[in-house]
Amino acid sequence: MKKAAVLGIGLIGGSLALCLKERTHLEVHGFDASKESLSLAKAAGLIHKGHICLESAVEDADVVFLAVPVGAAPRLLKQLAALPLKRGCIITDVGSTKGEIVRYAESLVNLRGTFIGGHPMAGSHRSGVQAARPLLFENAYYVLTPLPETPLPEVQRLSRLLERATRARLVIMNPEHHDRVVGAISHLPHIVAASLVNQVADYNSSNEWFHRLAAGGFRDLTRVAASHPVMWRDILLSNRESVLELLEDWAREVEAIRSAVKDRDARAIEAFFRKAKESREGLPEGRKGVLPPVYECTVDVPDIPGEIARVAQLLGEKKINLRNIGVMENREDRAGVLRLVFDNEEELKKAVACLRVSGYQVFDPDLD
Ligand SMILES: NC(=O)c1ccc[n+]([C@@H]2O[C@H](COP(=O)([O-])OP(=O)(O)OC[C@H]3O[C@@H](n4cnc5c(N)ncnc54)[C@H](O)[C@@H]3O)[C@@H](O)[C@H]2O)c1
Ligand SMILES: O=C(O)C(=O)C[C@]1(C(=O)O)C=C[C@@H](O)C=C1
Repeated sequence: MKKAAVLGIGLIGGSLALCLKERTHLEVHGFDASKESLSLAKAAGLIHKGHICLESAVEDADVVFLAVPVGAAPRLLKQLAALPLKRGCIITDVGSTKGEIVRYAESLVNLRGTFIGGHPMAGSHRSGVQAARPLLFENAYYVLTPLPETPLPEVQRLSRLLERATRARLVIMNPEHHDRVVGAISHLPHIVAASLVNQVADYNSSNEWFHRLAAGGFRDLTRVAASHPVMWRDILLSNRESVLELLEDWAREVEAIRSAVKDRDARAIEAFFRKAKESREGLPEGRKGVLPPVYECTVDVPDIPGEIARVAQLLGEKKINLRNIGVMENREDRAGVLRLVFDNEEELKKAVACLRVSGYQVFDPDLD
């Protein structure tokens, strides 16, 4: 392989382009409807060359990535079907839904090359080329959805390329199965987050204490409500059947807890939260993908310069291995919250003890 074309240089396309450019020998060409995104991508070194003409972007490409919103992908694929793509070219996408695009590609009899659906299970509520990052996909699951008739060597070729470039964990899935699973763990949660934020926004319009008092719980639960509205409009329309079924199940869940509260059914209410706690704690560990690591704690720190360094130094002095440190959203009283992640329970316990002795307020979700 010599040339890759990435169509749509936003968060996902830009990150993928950078991964390909840094970790493979491919010459990476970008195409985007926005000239500004292309210039930013070129200036940031995400691509070797930018194109405003689709034909020149994909000319002689060995692999073509569609990284545009789900609603724009079918039309782009149709345009590709009218172009003389290189013999043996692999065409793939990164869209959050798979059934629709895979069936559409199948219907395009003139499409030269092999289409293999793809979806990296990593992202952000941010969008656009400025948000692109080379480590975005590291350790995340990356789903490929080839059809049974897709030649195995092509699937293996794409898998190997993506593994090397993104350092993600490649998995193969049937497109419809993908849409049901991802509908439940991504599409429905985005709807729930957005509806909670909208409900509270309505209350807040006549009483601004609703937003002022919004603390960790509300913020943690609703981060993804800041995601791109067009991207999510397209996803729901594309995964319509699964989303409708999932919403019906969700309505049943809501009704069950509503009845329990109405009937003052303490056992049912407790059982509702107990089942959720056990299930949440039993979810598989992983740096990306579905859940963050389990061995973590949060530390309240005053908003003064040098506090992060001080915490890291205290742990370093005790030879406690810190796997990751991050600042969580600041609260209105200006105190900050650090999230610390460790490799195992022993390191976590040592860290909690060490920081408490030094006067820090530490919250360990498993012990507190
Ligand atoms: N954001 C996430 O968390 C995430 C994660 C995994 C997969 N995805 C999927 O990746 C795809 C891209 O999402 P994103 O977050 O990178 O969006 P984005 O808005 O950051 O980037 C999309 C880019 O595509 C360009 N574009 C739009 N229509 C185009 C067209 N017709 N021709 C050429 N360029 C066009 C835009 O100018 C933009 O630069 C979507 O299909 C989305 O479902 C997103
Ligand atoms: O981390 C986020 O902000 C995301 O929304 C990423 C997320 C997800 O729901 O997990 C969103 C859409 C993608 O298709 C894959 C990943």
